[in-house]
Amino acid sequence: MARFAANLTYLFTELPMFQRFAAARRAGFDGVEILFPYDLAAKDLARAAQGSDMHIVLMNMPPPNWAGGPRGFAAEPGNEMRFRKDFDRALLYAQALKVRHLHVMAGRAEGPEARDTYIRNLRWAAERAPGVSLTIEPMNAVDMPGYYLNCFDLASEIIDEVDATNLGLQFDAYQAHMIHGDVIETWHRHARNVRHIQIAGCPGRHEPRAGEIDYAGFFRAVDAAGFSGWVGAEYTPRTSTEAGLRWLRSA
Ligand SMILES: O=C(O)[C@@H](O)C(=O)CO
Ligand SMILES: [Mg+2]
Repeated sequence: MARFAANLTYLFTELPMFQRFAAARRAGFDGVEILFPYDLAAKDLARAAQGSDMHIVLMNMPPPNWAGGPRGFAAEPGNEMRFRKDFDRALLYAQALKVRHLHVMAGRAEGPEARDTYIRNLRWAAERAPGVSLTIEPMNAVDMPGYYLNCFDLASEIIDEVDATNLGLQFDAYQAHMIHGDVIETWHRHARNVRHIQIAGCPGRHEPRAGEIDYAGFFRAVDAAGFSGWVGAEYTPRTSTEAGLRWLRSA
């Protein structure tokens, strides 16, 4: 049975970041995700997490500036030095926060040169941090136009080709629905590579279980596959975070 983590970049934003950990614990989550923690000191975040007995399950590699800035550099030819510098910065945070998974973002790119760059960079990262679980996550082209990793089949091909035990798939069911339409079928095709799951309703990326995605069926498939990792709640609440948590209480 999977455990649920609150994505603190999306949930409990009614509160300052350091208070979101305790709010998530009170609401029934066992862990948290933070997309870009880099504006805050790692030691303060670690203290907040420990204070609420919360695991920090996932964080992303930079860029920290999310508003229209770059989307990572792993697949961008010519940006290899930037990628390595960012990776080392992320690693310091990941280690200080004892983060379970580090999401390596591909950036905007296309074509065979991008693929080669991505594979080379992922191999380098996997070797540099053998004790850290690295994930890659396909993003849909509506929300993130031009993002290199825009398909789950491509993600599994890349994971298979890099062939590192610490590289796996971040299976965001909202992204799977937006890209491929059938989340459960996409799950069956890629479950062998999945290390981490994220959920949101579609359309609108609000609470799960209100919308087009059959989450009851999805969780049956996830349980049947024996997945025992984490599920991150990564959505924008329709009203307040608390008011939208019925899905968690019935999960
Ligand atoms: O699905 C998403 O948007 C996220 O998981 C993410 O990592 C954005 O950077
Ligand atoms: Mg996601």
